[in-house]
Amino acid sequence: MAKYSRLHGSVGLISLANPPVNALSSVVRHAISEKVAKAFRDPEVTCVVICGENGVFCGGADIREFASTMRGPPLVPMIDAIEEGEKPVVAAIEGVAFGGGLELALGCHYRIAHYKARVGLPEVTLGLLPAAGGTQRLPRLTGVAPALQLITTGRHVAAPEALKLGIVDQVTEQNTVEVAVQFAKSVVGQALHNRRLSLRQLSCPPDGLFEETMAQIKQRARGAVAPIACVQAVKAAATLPFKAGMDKERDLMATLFNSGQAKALQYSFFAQRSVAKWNLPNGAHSGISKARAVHRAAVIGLGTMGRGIVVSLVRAGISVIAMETNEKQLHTGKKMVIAILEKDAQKHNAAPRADLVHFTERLSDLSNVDLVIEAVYEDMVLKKDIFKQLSMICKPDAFLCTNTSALNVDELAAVTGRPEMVVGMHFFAPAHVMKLLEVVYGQHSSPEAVATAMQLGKRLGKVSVAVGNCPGFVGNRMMKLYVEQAHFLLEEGATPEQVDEALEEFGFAMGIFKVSDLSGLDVGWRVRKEAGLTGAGVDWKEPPRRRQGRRYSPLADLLCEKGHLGQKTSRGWYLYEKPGGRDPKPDQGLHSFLVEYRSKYGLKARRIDKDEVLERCLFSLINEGFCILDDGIASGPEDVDVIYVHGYGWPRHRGGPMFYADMVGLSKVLERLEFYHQAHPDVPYLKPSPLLRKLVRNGSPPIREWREFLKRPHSHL
Ligand SMILES: CCCCCCCC/C=C\C=C\CC(=O)SCCNC(=O)CCNC(=O)[C@H](O)C(C)(C)COP(=O)(O)OP(=O)(O)OC[C@H]1O[C@@H](n2cnc3c(N)ncnc32)[C@H](O)[C@@H]1OP(=O)(O)O
Repeated sequence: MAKYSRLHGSVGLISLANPPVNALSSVVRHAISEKVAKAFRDPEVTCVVICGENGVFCGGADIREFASTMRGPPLVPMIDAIEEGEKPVVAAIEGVAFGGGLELALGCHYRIAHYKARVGLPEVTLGLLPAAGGTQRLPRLTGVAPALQLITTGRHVAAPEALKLGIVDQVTEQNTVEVAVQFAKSVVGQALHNRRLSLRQLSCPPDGLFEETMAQIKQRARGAVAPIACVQAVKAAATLPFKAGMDKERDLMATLFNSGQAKALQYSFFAQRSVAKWNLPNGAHSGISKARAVHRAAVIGLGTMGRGIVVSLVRAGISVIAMETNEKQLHTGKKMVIAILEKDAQKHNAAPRADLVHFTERLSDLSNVDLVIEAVYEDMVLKKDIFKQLSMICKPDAFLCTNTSALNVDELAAVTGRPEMVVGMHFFAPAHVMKLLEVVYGQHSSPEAVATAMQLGKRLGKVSVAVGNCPGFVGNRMMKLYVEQAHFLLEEGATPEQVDEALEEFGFAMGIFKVSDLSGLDVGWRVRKEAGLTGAGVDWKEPPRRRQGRRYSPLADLLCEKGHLGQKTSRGWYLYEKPGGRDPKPDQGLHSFLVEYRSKYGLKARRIDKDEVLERCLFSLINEGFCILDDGIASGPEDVDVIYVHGYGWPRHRGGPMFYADMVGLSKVLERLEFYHQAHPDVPYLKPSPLLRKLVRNGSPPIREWREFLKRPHSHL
């Protein structure tokens, strides 16, 4: 709703009141239209101020309404009516003015913002464009180039920048509504013609701006269509009269509104928020579990992961003890951490925060920290030794976390005298850049430990997802099968380029073989050795290309044995011009190696099309996602999807693997898995998961209903 009051006798004040973000639901739109008309009608009222209750102007259209038939007064005529009014209307912007909220403000004649407020048109991130005049009014206010940048990226702009761009007329540190009221009174009687953005002429955009932007977007968008529509809409603003531009904006919105991409992106928006409301099988949940404050933390191990974690902690203002026993690694790690922090400081024009880090070689220095994150490499014996020592050294109420990406958190907890204080905090490389954090709860992890790790993740700016303990947790457990399928495809006739091309066309930023070269083939090699799949632990009595009773491809092991570890050695699945090179080129040597390999094992190469690449790689991953849901390792499909979008480069406009399965159709996924399982009976994970079968038996309900089909979590309490 919206409230109406009269201030100082002559100012009509309209307050949007729809907590928590004053979204423009149909009720709110109705109320605004009514209150504006009332203020315009009232002869005593000479000016109007529109604001939002509770320190938020408006978070935009109510996204939840997009899923059903839109009812209530549309935004466009409402905003037009405000602009056309004969009384000055001032928007008092506190908190945020996003999307339809900013479009509403652009329809007002003036905008006053609190200095902490942010404005923006983030519709593109929801698969839409600003269709209440935003694409036509913003360019008339800021000029075409800045508007194009803001609308195609959805970037949030802080008030001081908004002032520079001309989006707001004044920024204040005082009470914004009071300032806006005084301002409104001061402009009564002034001509409004120039303040109506729809009447403004646009100056010519720089030559080639649209072509260049379109080319960049097509390269970057990975198949997302909304950014392209945004360029077209802004181009209409620059080339057509206002009314015709509005028609174009509406038509483009009509094509986006019901698209699968818009649905996926809106699902992603809510999924990201839903994972913050975690719950554990033992009944504990975010609503009742209190986090403890972390003032001092420690990180053990200053390899790539450890360094990134230290930087993340410091950026959040947490003092850190960074511990590393290897002198050379300590020196390098220290140099790199300080370099990143100095770069941060330069960027933000602030003092470096390196004083928050204390580097040490001694574990005993960790006696007084609130929380430790162990980030040494994946060696259970080494990790157990560290956890045993930590258990004795750290104060009794310190949380002990491991950054393992796959190892058993319970096994580590068991060597400590405080298993309830142990959780996994699985960061993704580079940890100071990647958004995802898997918080892994063990059998004995206390709700307080989980809450503290989740809260810490939030403080570090991560999207944190609570997951259960199993080999690889959620992300890597699914990833393993995806990688394995890609290797099998090479055995059967594909090249790394073909597989990667299909995955990149699907929307992944990088194909799986390029990713493998980037992170280093030795990473997976170490994991496979640890799992007894290669190296000393192998049972050589098994037939070749079979391990532990199932199909196995030793291709990656063979490359590692040759020293072809990816970018760092200039050869892996691709060829690079020098060690550390970034630009992958097809490697004829690798192709010949594949030919020899196939001939050695009597494998006949066949033509593999893109559909098969996608189905084999993605459906096996999705099938494992269903198993994970069935096992209660993830509490809902949103958790799996958020992990894949934020940690594994899954294209956001495809929602995530589980959402994608829903879009493709569960019966099709089931049918193709059955087909591939029949063709490859020695690959057990291609056998469709019982949960997938159950869902199909029950008529393939939409993803929002899947939780009803999951087993009830059992209580350990
Ligand atoms: C055939 C064609 C027909 C076309 C007709 C359509 C015509 C449409 C015309 C105009 C369209 C305009 C489009 C829009 O305006 S789209 C919305 C654009 N706005 C956004 O993208 C902003 C989204 N929100 C945020 O960025 C943040 O939520 C923020 C406002 C910054 C607040 O952040 P924070 O304080 O961290 O809080 P949360 O993010 O956790 O949010 C709190 C709860 O509020 C819910 N929420 C937030 N924004 C919206 C929204 N716009 N609509 C509905 N709900 C919203 C959010 O989900 C949280 O709730 P919960 O925890 O229950 O999920």
